[in-house]
Amino acid sequence: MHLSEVSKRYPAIESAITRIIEEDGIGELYEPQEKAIEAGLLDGENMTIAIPTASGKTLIAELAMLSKVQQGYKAIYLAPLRALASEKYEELKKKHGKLVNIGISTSDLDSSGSELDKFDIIIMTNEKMDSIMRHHPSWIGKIGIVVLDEVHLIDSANRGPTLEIVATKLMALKPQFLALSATIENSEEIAKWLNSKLVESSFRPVKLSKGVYFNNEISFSGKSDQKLEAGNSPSISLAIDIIKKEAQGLVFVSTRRSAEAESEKQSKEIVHLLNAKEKKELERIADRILNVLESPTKQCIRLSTIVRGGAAFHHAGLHNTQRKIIEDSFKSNLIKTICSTPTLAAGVNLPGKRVIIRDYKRYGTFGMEPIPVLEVHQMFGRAGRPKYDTEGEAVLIASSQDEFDELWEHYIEGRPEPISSKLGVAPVLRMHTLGLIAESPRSREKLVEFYNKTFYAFQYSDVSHLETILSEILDDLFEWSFIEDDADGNLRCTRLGLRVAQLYLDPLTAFEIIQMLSESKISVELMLTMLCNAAEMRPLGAIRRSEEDEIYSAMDSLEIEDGLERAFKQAYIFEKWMDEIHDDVLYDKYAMPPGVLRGKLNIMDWLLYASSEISRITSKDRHSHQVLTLRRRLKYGVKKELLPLVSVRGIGRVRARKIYTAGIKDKIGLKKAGVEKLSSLIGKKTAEKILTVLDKDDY
Ligand SMILES: Nc1ncnc2c1ncn2[C@@H]1O[C@H](COP(=O)(O)OP(=O)(O)OP(=O)(O)O)[C@@H](O)[C@H]1O
Repeated sequence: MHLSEVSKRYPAIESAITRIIEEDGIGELYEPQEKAIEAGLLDGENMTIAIPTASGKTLIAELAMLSKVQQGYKAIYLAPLRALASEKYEELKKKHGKLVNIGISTSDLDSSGSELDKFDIIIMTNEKMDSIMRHHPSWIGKIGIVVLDEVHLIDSANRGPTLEIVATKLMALKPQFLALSATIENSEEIAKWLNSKLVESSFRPVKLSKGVYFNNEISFSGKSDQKLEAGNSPSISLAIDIIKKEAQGLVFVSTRRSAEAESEKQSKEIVHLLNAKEKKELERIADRILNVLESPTKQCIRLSTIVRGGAAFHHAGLHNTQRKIIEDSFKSNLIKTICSTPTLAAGVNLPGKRVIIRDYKRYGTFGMEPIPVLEVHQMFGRAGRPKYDTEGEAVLIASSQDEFDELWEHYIEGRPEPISSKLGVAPVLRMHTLGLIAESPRSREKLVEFYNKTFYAFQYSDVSHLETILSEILDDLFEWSFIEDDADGNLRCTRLGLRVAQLYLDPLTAFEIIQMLSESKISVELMLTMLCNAAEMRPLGAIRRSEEDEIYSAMDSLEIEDGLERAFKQAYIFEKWMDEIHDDVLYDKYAMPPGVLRGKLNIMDWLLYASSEISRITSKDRHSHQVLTLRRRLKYGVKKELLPLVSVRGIGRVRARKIYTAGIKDKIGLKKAGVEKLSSLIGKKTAEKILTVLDKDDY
């Protein structure tokens, strides 16, 4: 079926379809897209689309959402990760931003969301949607369609429950449901739970050849084997081989550190394959990467050196801007291989001709464990760029004939595991139960009725386990004064409980914060340690042998009780950060990469914000000044004395220290010093910019 056929049947979206045909160059529909339309996608039918990666799910979502918007409804697009949400937002905004009003909301889990009413299509993370529903925005009733992206992630312990709860809540509003899933074993079950039609297909626009490399040869399933030159490590040989064919490779490894080491080796070999023009372009890109932070860290230097040779590593420890530069340079075929951990496969849409899975095991609960088939197939799915490659290759690496046979059976011929609900655990239920009561008072029976509609209940028909946990949770919520009985015998939130729910905190964390604020005196170290012990801060790094003496002696001197070691280590790192210790030292000494530190700092800032909100409600505000100072010191990574300087736009912690050391302590000092003195310290351009800002502030 040609797309123009669709606009004949559904004239309401004709203009959007015309644009897609003319600007996106889409004509004949892919098989699953046609199946979805024939199954009633644009007539409002609920649908679960379970097809391989990069097989055209987004177009299905676009057409369905545009159709609903034309009928006067709102369309909600829910993604499990912020990176995915912003990628879809950019894509849809570029395509349809002139026709419909598209908005995104993924951060600040305490905002009411009322400002989103002006948008026709709203892209959010599942967490954001869940937190917004606790604020009852008026536009909730106008939702006509909900698109659940990556719905197979309901299987993941940390992201699955929120996706499941949000879907269960939204089902009650009876919108059209469109669930987008990777190929999974039990897609029928998910489709039935969502009361939707299942559209399954193994179609891929780019043919995928899966294989295993062993003894300098790739054995493919479905095409002839291929010999490679010997001499390098398997992953390097596989990368060099594909680059010599004017294509690119994605190399998946198990840890961030091995991604860095592997890309360093790749870079040293690939550099000989680059032409002069590519080398020059890569120099420019490498310089941009080097100067993303105010002062380059060792990781910045290492990455920019690797990029000069046409390779790169990509993981959560990188600064967002650096990740974006790498993704864009890979898309423009300047960077030839990216070495990353599997998160990249689940995250942004970054295909490469050949996917090389160097490590198919990673560290788990019982030591090194094989990665689930579902995740490996996600990585496979990144092989082959639509429009550029006629086929993609996904290659695992074996080091023995036995391992070859095992990989072949498990990953090449094996089916992905069935997905299952991860809802049945106390911290998850505690958080969502308070959220449900915050949305509207309801009885215990009504709560059980709600949980009976979840995927958990659908899979394990016996929910008595859930009911047992639920009654313990309700006892805690009563004891913590977060809920009470109302006149009709329903459970409702107290003022404090409602605020805790809106702050999107684990109620246990909120209770611990209240305990902390009740202490008559509490040191900064203890406050940080208690907050680092919150569920929201996990996972916390282990204490390595090289750190033991330093960390344990610091704990003893501060009388921090046993059992809080990991929380204390995180607090200790925050202390070092506020003592203006450089990122490099934190990385080298405590294995804390800059990107991970920024992530932890954001969570700590949110916990401190929540503490100040809770102290206002419980009027336990004796520590509010300390909390505020801590928030500001953590935000900038400075000692207290620099706070007056870093509050001036354009002055970060490095410049502030330099200015302070020259005897300038605050805004008055800055103005007194004048442009001459300041230029000698921080350069003329910055000095002038800062003094202009100060004059404007005065004015
Ligand atoms: N019918 C079509 N004809 C030609 N190109 C198409 C068609 N449908 C989608 N595409 C293109 O194929 C590429 C992949 O599509 P899309 O991003 O929708 O896949 P996806 O399944 O959403 O991928 P992911 O699994 O990463 O979310 C896009 O560039 C898209 O423009």
